[in-house]
Amino acid sequence: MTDTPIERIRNFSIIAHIDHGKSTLADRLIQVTGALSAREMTSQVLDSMELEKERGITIKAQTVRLSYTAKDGLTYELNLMDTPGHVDFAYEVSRSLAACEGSLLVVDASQGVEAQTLANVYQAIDANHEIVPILNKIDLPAAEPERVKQQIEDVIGLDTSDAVEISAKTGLNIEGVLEALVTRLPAPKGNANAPLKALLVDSWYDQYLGVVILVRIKDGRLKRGQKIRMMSTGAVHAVEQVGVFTPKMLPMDDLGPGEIGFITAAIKTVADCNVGDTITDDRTPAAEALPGFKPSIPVVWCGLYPIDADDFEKLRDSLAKLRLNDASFHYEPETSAALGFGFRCGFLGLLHLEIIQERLSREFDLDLIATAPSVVYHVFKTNGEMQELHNPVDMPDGSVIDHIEEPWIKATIMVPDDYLGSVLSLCTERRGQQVDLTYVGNRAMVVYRIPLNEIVFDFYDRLKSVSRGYASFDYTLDGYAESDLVRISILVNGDLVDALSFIAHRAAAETRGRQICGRLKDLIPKQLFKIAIQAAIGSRVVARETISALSKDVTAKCYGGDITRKRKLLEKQKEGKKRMRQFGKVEIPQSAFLAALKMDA
Ligand SMILES: Nc1nc2c(ncn2[C@@H]2O[C@H](COP(=O)(O)OP(=O)(O)OP(=O)(O)O)[C@@H](O)[C@H]2O)c(=O)[nH]1
Repeated sequence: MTDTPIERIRNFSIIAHIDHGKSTLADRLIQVTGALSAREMTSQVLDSMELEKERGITIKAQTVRLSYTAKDGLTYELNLMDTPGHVDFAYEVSRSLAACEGSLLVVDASQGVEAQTLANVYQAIDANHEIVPILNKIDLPAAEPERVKQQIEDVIGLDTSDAVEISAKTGLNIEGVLEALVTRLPAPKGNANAPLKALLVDSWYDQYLGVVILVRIKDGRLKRGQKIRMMSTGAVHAVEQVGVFTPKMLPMDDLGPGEIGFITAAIKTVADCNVGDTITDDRTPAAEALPGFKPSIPVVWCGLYPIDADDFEKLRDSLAKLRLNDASFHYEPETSAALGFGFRCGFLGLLHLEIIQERLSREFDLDLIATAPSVVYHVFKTNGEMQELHNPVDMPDGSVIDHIEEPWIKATIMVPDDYLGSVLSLCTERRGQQVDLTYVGNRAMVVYRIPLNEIVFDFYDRLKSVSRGYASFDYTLDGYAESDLVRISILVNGDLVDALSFIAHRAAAETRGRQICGRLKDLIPKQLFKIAIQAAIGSRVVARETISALSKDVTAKCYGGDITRKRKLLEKQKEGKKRMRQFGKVEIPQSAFLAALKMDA
């Protein structure tokens, strides 16, 4: 590859709501530009992707360098930066956007603007991007490009007179997209002679190469063999490899201003590579870092415990493996009387939590129990200290608490008019405060401030069900505010069941306590004595259920019959024993915890 002058580089990302065709368009762009430059390259490109899939390497947020000869006869270097699709990764998205000068805003012409489109487009506007609206799926009979253009103008305030109408699926007008990139996006700026300043956009662990870092060069040059310094930590590494993705990894001698590419530097874990950090030259460092660096802070925590206690070591190894590749995931050992040995895990948001849980069960074949997710509360004590509370169990005694603050979010929900009423009541029920309500055609766009605590349980599911799946939802964190919060403890025959403690607003605490007690009553099997299940706030019991004692020994019935059947029964019982937890004299089946933790209203 030849060195492209900076004025012929275009760095862009694609922003879109889920399913509006981002991946299909990206594939088309790779295919069309590859086919234009060299036929062989196409097959190579596709081959290397196939290989990656076969090897099972996660195809992570990466870039693709495309070479495009435009109508003006000049060849341009187009760098497509992929961005993570979900709001949990808002910070990662913001850094990816900071590495580009413009965005393609892809909107499905048969669907129109959705909540996620908005959240992403506002981020692109914040990043000072030139935004090119793309109307996709115009091959569909239901496509209404004119209506959707009007919607983009009304809702986002973007001029759509030059919007590009395409079908990513059939390949219609992909050239229009490429020309728009070349003619409408600004070229990057940068000084090749200034000290090195490179933005760390992303990093991931590759089993063959170690940690791979994706960078965008702002000033200076990044070369093989160079000693680089991470400005947030001061750590120094020697660069081993420099290159670009085509999308296969193509080694280069160096990267210059405006370019996006990768480096490797014998770095052991991604935890040493903070997204948003500035990489500089160790000998002639830049005077100041690039703006906008933020360390990643988990906002949602929950306990993860192996259902089978023998799996503890396996869980520990699996978490370490995940952490290797995901610096925003945190964990620390934790013990629970109810659940045994496990880990308290921190996530960027609910989706992140789901992804990790899913990976643990699928890739690592672990059977886990997760405690109810909890947000991070700020507990202000009477002695002036502030305690960050990740686990309801650690809540200090009421007498030393001055006040508690909880995190809030700003939620944007788009929903057809017919379901607006139910969505509004759901938000109100969750202590939401309405900020805005506007209409886009027959769709309402509502903006609410809601405590994060109120959405961590089942908000998505409820929103989907009350809107029959038509509502789209997005959120950003919106600071902390004081609230009247209490911890509800669950006691079984006077013993605290730590895994079931939770924090709630005082107004909802009793109802939730009663629900859990009611549920546990049905879930805990009768035993030889009476069992009291109580919910308490501090020392005040707010709900109580009683499970009556067994009247006779029902196990006697099970015996008799042939020996194999007996053995099977015994085996089953042993299996069952493993899944029981002892509370004082009471044995509680693991399944009871699972069910009790599922707290739908
Ligand atoms: N009819 C039609 N379907 C399309 C077009 N572009 C994409 N699709 C289809 O829309 C669906 C979603 O496309 P993707 O490219 O996976 O969408 P995405 O935005 O990348 O979605 P995520 O990867 O899930 O975020 C797929 O079934 C595509 O085949 C188009 O121009 N016309």
